[in-house]
Amino acid sequence: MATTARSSTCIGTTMAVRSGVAQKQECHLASRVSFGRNSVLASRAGVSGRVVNVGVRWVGAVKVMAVNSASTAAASPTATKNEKSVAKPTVLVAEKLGAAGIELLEKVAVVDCSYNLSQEDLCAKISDCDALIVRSGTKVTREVFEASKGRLKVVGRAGVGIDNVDLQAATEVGCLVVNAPTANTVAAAEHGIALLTAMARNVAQASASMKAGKWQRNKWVGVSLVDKTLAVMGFGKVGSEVARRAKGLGMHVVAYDPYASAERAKAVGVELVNFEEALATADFISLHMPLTPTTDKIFNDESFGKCKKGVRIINVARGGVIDEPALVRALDAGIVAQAALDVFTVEPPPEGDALVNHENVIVTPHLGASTMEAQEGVAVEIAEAVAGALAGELSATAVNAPMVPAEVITELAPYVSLAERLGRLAVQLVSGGAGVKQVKVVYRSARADDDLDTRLLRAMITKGLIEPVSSAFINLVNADYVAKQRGLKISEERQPTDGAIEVPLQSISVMISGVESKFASSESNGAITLEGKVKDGVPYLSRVGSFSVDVSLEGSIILYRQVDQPGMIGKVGSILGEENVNISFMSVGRKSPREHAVMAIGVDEEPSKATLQKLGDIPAVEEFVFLKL
Ligand SMILES: NC(=O)C1=CN([C@@H]2O[C@H](COP(=O)(O)OP(=O)(O)OC[C@H]3O[C@@H](n4cnc5c(N)ncnc54)[C@H](O)[C@@H]3O)[C@@H](O)[C@H]2O)C=CC1
Ligand SMILES: O=C(O)C(=O)COP(=O)(O)O
Repeated sequence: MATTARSSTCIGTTMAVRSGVAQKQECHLASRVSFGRNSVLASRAGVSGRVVNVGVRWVGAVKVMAVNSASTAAASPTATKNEKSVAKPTVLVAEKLGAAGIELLEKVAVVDCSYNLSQEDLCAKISDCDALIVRSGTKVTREVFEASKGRLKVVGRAGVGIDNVDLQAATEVGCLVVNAPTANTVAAAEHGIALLTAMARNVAQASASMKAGKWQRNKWVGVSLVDKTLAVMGFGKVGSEVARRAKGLGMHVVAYDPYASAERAKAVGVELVNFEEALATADFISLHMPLTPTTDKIFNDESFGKCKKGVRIINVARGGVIDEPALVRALDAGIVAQAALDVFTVEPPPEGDALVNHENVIVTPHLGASTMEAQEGVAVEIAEAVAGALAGELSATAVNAPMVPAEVITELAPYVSLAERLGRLAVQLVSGGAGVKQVKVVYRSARADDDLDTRLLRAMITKGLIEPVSSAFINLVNADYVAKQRGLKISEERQPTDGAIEVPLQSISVMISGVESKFASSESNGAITLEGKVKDGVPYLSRVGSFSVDVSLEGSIILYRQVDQPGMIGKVGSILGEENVNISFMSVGRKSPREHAVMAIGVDEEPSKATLQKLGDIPAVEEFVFLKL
C-alpha cells in the first residue's frame, strides 16, 4: 500500500538562489574550515585533483580552496547567476596601516584606505566590505555589524587590544575577529620604559620649561630607579618585557597577574604577588592588563588608598583601567606623586582635561605601538590574518572562534563535511513546524576523549540543522550562540570503539528527539536517527533509523520504505531514467528477506514532483521522502 508520498521542502533551491550559482572551478585539495559564505563544498576532497561543478554555497564547512581562493571565499552574497568570475573581496582599511600590509592585501583584495571616517560614514560603507581593518581609533560597534548586512566576514585589529570591537555583536553575526598580538609588544614595552624614565627625571616638563626660555636646574630634580620596586600589573607579553627591562635598570620587580604562571615569572626574576601587596610595596606601578569588565577602573579611590604614598604610575595599557577623576584626586592629595599616561578613557581626551593638564602628569597620545618597526610588523601580521580568513582559513589569532590546529582541520575535513550533511538531512525529515530543540550527537571513535576535538563537528551539525530552515548564516564563530538563541540543545556523547586510532571517527550519529518524522522508518528509539561514515575521504549515509544503508552523500537522496520484493530496483530505475535523473548510488537496508526494507538512492539531478509522485505510486512503496543536500 502506497501511503505518504510527501514532498520534502526544497531547501537546496533556496540556498542556491541565496548564494549565487554552481560554478566550474579548478581547485586545490587543501581542505580547510571556512568562514567565507561562498565556500566550495569539498564533497570530493581527497578523491581527485580536479573538482568540477561543485555548488558554491554559504557554508562554513570544509572546502576545497579555489585557485582564486580569497575572492571565491569572500565573494559578495549578492552575486548573480550569470556572473562568470567572482569579484575580489573588498577590504576597508579604516586607520593608517604599514605599506607592507597594504601590499599584501592588494594581492588578494580590493583595498579601500579611508581614514578618519565618522561612525555614520563607516556604517554607510561597511555593507560593501568583506573585511575591515582598524587600530584603536575606530569603534566597531554593534551598529557597524548591523549596517554590514551580513557582508562583513572579518574584522582585523592591527594591534592587541580589541576593546574597541563589539565582540558579542561580531560573534552573533558570525563575523570573525582577528588581532595582531605580537608585533607591537616590544614597542609598547619600550614606551613604558620611556615613560618610566622620563617621568622619574621630569624630562617632559624640563624640556618644555627650557623651550619656554627657562633654566630651572633646582626645580626638576628627579628620583632614581635603582633599587626601587616596580609593580607590573598584568604579566603578559608587554608586562613581562617591561619587567625584563626594568630589571636591567636595577629595579626590584614584582608582578600581579592572576593568570600568569609562576615559572614564567621566575624565569624573568619576578615575584608574583597579590593585588594588595603590589599596591602596598610599589614605588612605581606599570599597567599592562587588558580592559575587561574585571579591570575596568580597577585603579580607583579605594585602590589608590592602598598605595604607598608618593607612588608613581605608568599606563600604557588602556585608559579605562584607571578611574581618571580618582587619579586626579590621588595626585592632588600627594598619594600619587606622578603619572605617565599613554592611554585615556576617551581618546583624544576632551580639551582642558584635568588629568592631561595636571602638572605632575606627563602624557603621550597613545603612542605605545607607534614605532616604524612595530607598525610594519603589525600591518603584515594583520594582513596575513585577514587574507587567510577571507580565504576560509582558521586564524591562529582568532579572538572569537576556537583555534583549531591546521593538522586537526585537515584530518577532520571529511568528517566536518559529513557532520553538516547529516544535520542538513536530519532536519529535512522533521515533520510540521514544532522546531528542533533536542539533538544528541554520538561520535564513535577509538580515540581518547582529549584526542578528538568535536567543536568543528558540532558547529557544522548545528549549521546543517539550522541553515536550511532559517535565514541564519552559521559558521564556527557563531554556531553555539545561534543554537542557544534558538533553544536548540545539542548534547554530545562519545562511544569508544576498538577501531584503529589513525581513523578519527568510525561514525557520527545525529538524533533529533521530540519531533515527528516525515519518514517513519527514520525513527529509532523515539528519535529521528541518521548515522554517517567516511569512506575513502567521502561522507556516506550508513544508517536511517534502524535500517543500514550505504549511500554516498553527494547530490540528493530519495529514501523509501518498501516491501522487499524482486523487481523494485528496475521499476524505480526506469521511472527516474524516463526523466533523465542519474542514479549515483543505490542501497537496500533490510532486516530480513521479503520484509520491510529501506531503499536509499543517490541522485545527481532533482526529480520533478511528477516523477516523485510516480515513485510514491508504486504499490510496494509504503513511504518515501526526497532530501536535498
Ligand atoms: N599603548 C599602546 O599603544 C599599546 C597598548 N597595549 C595594551 O597593553 C595591554 C597588554 O598587552 P599584551 O601584553 O600584549 O597582552 P597580553 O594578553 O599578552 O597580556 C595581558 C595580561 O594581563 C593579564 N590580566 C588579565 N586580567 C587581569 C587582571 N584582572 N589583573 C591583572 N592581570 C590581568 C593576563 O593574564 C595577561 O597575562 C593590552 O591592554 C593592550 O591593549 C598593547 C600594545 C600597545
Ligand atoms: O595594540 C594595542 O593594543 C594598542 O593599543 C595599539 O593601538 P594602535 O594600534 O596604535 O591604535
